[in-house]
Amino acid sequence: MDAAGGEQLSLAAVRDALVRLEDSVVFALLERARHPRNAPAYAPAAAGEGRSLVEFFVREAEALNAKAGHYQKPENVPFFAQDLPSPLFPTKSSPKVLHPLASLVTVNDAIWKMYFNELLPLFTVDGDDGSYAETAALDFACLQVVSRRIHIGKYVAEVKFKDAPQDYSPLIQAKDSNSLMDLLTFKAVEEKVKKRVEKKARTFGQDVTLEDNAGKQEGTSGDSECKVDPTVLSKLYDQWVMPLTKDVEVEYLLRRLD
Ligand SMILES: C=C(O[C@@H]1C=C(C(=O)O)C=C[C@H]1O)C(=O)O
Repeated sequence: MDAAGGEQLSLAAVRDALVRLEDSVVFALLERARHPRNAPAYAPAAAGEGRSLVEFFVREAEALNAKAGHYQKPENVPFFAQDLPSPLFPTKSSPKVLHPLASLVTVNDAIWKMYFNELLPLFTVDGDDGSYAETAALDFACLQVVSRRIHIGKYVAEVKFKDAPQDYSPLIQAKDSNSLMDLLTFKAVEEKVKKRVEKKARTFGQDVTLEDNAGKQEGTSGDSECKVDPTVLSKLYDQWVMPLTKDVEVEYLLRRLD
């Protein structure tokens, strides 16, 4: 991981990286929310050999990303890993701070189902504006950034293990997933994350104008004026992003002593 990698890997540095990524998650959702649901982009299509435009787009985009070397980093995990091409250009190898089995840890199937079945209906309106290609590209952007955020859980787990191997090792040896989950959970941090992403959605989702709008103070526009309902962001993090990040942490830790 760029900012938090290398010798300086610390819980504070990894958490900083997660905080910065919140901005990207909020902006990706805001962009997708500018279009309605656009159901035809998700329907199986003859042109895609039975796959939808969105699935076709993600597979093609991942093949391009793979050629450029994107998946050489453990936090960048493809949704369709089978038969991806190798990097065509030299990639600079980053310091190996994670256990080699980190590459096996992926929750992208769960992210895919969550995004299309649960999240999309919450933050897009019913309708069809015909912008199917944009829709596919914007969905890919949302999926990619959410997946990256969640798979940074590998680094979180590594730091937590290094900070307290005496606490984690017996639980790993006993394959005690539930106790590992309890040990790595910080409820107070999670509460702050939820509040912050909701605030970011409220702040970034406002229209910024130069007019003096009738005494309205900065940051006080109602939620109905926001481009994405801010509570959808806190729900996304509460119900899916943080639980899946912790699943990644547990999966990583279970392999940590192999
Ligand atoms: C990522 C961490 O692990 C857990 C997951 C969190 C998250 O996904 O934001 C927050 C706190 C922890 O319960 C962390 O401790 O920072």
